[in-house]
Amino acid sequence: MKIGIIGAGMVGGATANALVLTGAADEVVLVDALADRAVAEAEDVLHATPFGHDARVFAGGYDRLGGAEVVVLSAGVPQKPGETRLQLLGRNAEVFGAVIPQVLRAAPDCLLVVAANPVDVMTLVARRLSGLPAERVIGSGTILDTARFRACLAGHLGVAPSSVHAYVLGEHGDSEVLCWSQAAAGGVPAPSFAEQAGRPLTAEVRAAIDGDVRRAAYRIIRGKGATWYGIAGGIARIVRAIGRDERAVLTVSAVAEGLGGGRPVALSLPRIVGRDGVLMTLHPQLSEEEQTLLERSAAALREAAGGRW
Ligand SMILES: NC(=O)C1=CN([C@@H]2O[C@H](COP(=O)(O)OP(=O)(O)OC[C@H]3O[C@@H](n4cnc5c(N)ncnc54)[C@H](O)[C@@H]3O)[C@@H](O)[C@H]2O)C=CC1
Ligand SMILES: CC(=O)C(=O)O
Repeated sequence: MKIGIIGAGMVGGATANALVLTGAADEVVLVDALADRAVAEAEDVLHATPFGHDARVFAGGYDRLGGAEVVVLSAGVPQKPGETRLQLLGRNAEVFGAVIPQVLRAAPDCLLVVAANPVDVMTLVARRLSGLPAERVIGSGTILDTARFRACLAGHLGVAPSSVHAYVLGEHGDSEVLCWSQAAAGGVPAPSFAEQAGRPLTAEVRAAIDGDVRRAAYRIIRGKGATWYGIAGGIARIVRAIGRDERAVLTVSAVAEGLGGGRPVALSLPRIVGRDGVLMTLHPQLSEEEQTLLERSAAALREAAGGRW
């Protein structure tokens, strides 16, 4: 499958690398306003292919996107230490205004996978600017937060993250909702697993895990300036689900009507992802508190989008 990546910075470069190492793509085109950056990133990633999967990796202009089935949008500014994702909206919406028409001219049948932050509002922006059906504009959303939740909970329970099922829903950001009521390991509800393992999920433990998940980006940005490996893994996972028509359930962002009333917003819910994008949205049975928090998250995103998007 041919994948385009617009924005060959930390996220775009790491995503190209994850795509070739996992075999999710057999052709990757990197496009960036800084042409030299894209060329260097493509060359570096190409050199990883003998250790992963054969793939053509190159840089170029938008004209090289012809035939791309998925285009990843990672162009834009990242957060500075202490900055929230929502503070990036104005700058990154402007970038998408320049990028999206060029993408669609070259690859009119592509699916868009949005990574730039604030990713939920940027998914709404991409949907509006592209005019594509909602199911063909997928935000990485909380796929990363869900991975963080699974990793942190697994660490506490002493079990492999792949054996933990636990979702983060709503905004990829400060108002996200960790769904403790549905968390499970090996098919056993997390509280019961924790008791059996002698590692109870006390209020303190839950608060610590919540902080580890919700504040992860802030900590990593303080430590190394930006985050990129986690999201690159998440995007490669989405691309693989599309390329292999997996119908995998992933927490990704898409424009949804009606959540909490008012204008449509994009936010994350568990969604079935396959060849044509989002095939179905699932509505998990949340506790009353989680449902309220999810509606609050939708309201925060609606407010951030303002009347404009
Ligand atoms: N969704 C998620 O979970 C995550 C999202 N991000 C977001 O991804 C975005 C990119 O982050 P980084 O790669 O760290 O930033 P970066 O600054 O390393 O890379 C951004 C790239 O976009 C390019 N660019 C800017 N304007 C452009 C335009 N008009 N046309 C083409 N290229 C353009 C820049 O030249 C630069 O190479 C940020 O908005 C960041 O917040 C980062 C990590 C996780
Ligand atoms: C930067 C960002 O959105 C993250 O790592 O969660």
